[in-house]
Amino acid sequence: MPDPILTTTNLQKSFGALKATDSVSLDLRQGEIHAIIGPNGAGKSTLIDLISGRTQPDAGSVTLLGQDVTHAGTAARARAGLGRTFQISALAMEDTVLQNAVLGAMGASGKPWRFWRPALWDADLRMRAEEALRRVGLADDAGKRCAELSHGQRRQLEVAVALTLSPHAFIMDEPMAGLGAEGSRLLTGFLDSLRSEAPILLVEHDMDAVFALADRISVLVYGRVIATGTAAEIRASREVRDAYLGEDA
Ligand SMILES: Nc1ncnc2c1ncn2[C@@H]1O[C@H](COP(=O)(O)OP(=O)(O)OP(=O)(O)O)[C@@H](O)[C@H]1O
Repeated sequence: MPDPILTTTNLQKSFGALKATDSVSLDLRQGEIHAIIGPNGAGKSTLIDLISGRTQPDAGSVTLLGQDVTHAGTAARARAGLGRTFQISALAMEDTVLQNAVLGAMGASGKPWRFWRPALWDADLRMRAEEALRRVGLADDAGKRCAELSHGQRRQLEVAVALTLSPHAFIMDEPMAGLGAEGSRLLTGFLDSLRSEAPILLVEHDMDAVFALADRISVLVYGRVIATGTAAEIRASREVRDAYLGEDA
């Protein structure tokens, strides 16, 4: 089997006495969607923050393409090939759709847009941004202010921003949140096609989407991975039913 694109080994993170991440070891392999599911407060967002570099672990390691990135910041991990979308929108609402995508293409430096305005005229950045917008179906909306977009379009734009860096792996935090049935269906189809380009670590509460998309599912409860397996294996697991899915899954 080829080496995984992304690996966490015994990751630990506590907030006071609370172990939010308890010795989590998992990997993301080429071509797959690996979903992380679990009840509210199970530690999904904390795990994503540890992997993306927003939070530093107390112990354990994160490896991306064979490189130890445990102590690298978010921007360095993005440059190393990690594309992330957020649970709460990180878009600049007063800027246009194209400006947001160009910012993404620059590596999402986090600096105010006014420092980077000239970048909009950088042909290469602009081309990459326009290509990403085209792929998520927002090419016709490039000139709109982000604030004018529907909720679903903002989620599409977040994926486009991540796409501009041509990442080797995606981390997506609840991309279906707030989408209606049609929006979820469209995004599910898009993520399905995206996995062949770069694997996706997907945190998602929408179980229909998870069971439709995931090649593997890891179940997090009280910061611990209690099971990893295919959708069928997770559905059949007594421990997962007892801890999370219930008998209707
Ligand atoms: N900065 C923090 N300080 C203190 N406690 C925190 C902090 N961040 C998270 N926690 C706690 O850590 C635990 C895990 O939280 P986390 O947000 O990672 O869970 P989650 O699975 O993403 O939940 P949800 O599904 O509701 O988004 C929770 O008990 C939460 O209250």
